[in-house]
Amino acid sequence: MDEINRTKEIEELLLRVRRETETMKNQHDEILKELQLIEAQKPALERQLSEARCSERELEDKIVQAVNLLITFKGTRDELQMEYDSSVRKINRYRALQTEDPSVISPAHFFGTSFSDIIEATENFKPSQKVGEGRYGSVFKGILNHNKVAIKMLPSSGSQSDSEFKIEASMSTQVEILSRVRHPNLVTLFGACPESRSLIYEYIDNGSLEDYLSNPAKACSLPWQTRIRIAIETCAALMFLHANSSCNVHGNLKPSNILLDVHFVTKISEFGISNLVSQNENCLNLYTSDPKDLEYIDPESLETGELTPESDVFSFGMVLLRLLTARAARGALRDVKCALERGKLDSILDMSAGEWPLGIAKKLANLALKCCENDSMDRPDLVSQVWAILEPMRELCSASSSVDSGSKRKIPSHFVCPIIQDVMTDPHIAGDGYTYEAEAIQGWFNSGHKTSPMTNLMLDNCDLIPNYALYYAIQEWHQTA
Ligand SMILES: Nc1ncnc2c1ncn2[C@@H]1O[C@H](COP(=O)(O)OP(=O)(O)OP(=O)(O)O)[C@@H](O)[C@H]1O
Repeated sequence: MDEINRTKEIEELLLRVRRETETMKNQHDEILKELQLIEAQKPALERQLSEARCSERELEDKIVQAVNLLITFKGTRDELQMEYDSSVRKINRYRALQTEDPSVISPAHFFGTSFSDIIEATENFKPSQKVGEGRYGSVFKGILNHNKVAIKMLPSSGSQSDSEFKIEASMSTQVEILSRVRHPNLVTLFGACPESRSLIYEYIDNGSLEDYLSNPAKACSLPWQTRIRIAIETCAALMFLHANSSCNVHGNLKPSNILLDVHFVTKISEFGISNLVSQNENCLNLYTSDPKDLEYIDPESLETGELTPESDVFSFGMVLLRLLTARAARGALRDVKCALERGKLDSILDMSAGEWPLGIAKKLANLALKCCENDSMDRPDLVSQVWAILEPMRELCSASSSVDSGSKRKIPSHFVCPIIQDVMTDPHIAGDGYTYEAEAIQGWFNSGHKTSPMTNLMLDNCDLIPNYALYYAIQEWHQTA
């Protein structure tokens, strides 16, 4: 019985296995059939694949061609735009010349201005038009030929021996020479009225550095970055003057002669004025000056009566000390010396300028003290020593870019033309490697200059090359505004 049962079980198992084998065989046959079907489709699919690859390559070529075309069109469009802009500017210039537009400032408009024009411009020297009084006379603001100007009334010559004609002629020549001395950090002398012994300057809106430093409420408008920039710009203007044959010494540098425009760009005034007044008047003015003003004058030149570029270096040192401390000049000299010796410079820095970086402040303080050495031979050279220390600090001041103010969008400093101090629309590279607004640098060359407005060194040529990279960067910057 056992044997029979086992045989039965084995037969059942065998039957199950047979059925499963049958099912698997059927599945295998079906898969085989599908495989054959796919095999049959394979050549057609492979054909489709290679066709797709071909059209992919063709499309890629077309995209490359389209991109190249786009780049060419963009270039042509930009060139046309530049040509258009420059043509519009030329047309405007010609129109202005044709119609003698009074808003076009030309020194010629101010030469030989009559006394009656001066009276009209200053509303008959109305007290409210007076902006200040200095060693050489009163300064009035006024409108001449639709331009805002500052009119400095020099005292009458007092010389009985000179004929009026001779005085007027020499003044006109001097003024003409001085009016050609142009630098972004010098106040432009537009002309003069010899009849009334008055000088006509561009009007600078924001007052003087003295106005800011002597008023604690205003001093905080000059953060340390702006102060360093003012020092750098003052140094640049002095280097320019010292290299200039017609006016190679300022001779009266002090915070009240460092004017600031609406963007707090430095504009030095009063250069060359000592050439316009007689030696006697100069001495007289010196001795009747406010003693505070004498503090900026080189003690050596006070003794000898001779002004040299080293005298300007002394005055520059004094200005630096005031920028750092806002204290009265002589006091600042003594205090800074003591503070440096005691390692306590931070105790006398003007905190209304914000938190001065101590390393930088120390460098400036030491530089200022060197500039103020009593012996002019011990003072540093402006270009190789003073500028070499100040120029690398320019980067630090970019945070307070001259054209940037607070909430306004920050203008990258390299977008700003050093001559017009505004964002360039047609940037061109000159022979000195600096980029300028084409019209401004062309005007500089047209007025007879053959030097760099930035370095005052002689240029090899007056060629101008369009700075396309900068042009595109400025355009892009405008578009993201
Ligand atoms: N171009 C100008 N634009 C605007 N304000 C000016 C201009 N020139 C001078 N001033 C203002 O007139 C005032 C008198 O200037 P001025 O240069 O005659 O005298 P000072 O600098 O005080 O002394 P100094 O005669 O010894 O230089 C200054 O406070 C200055 O702010």
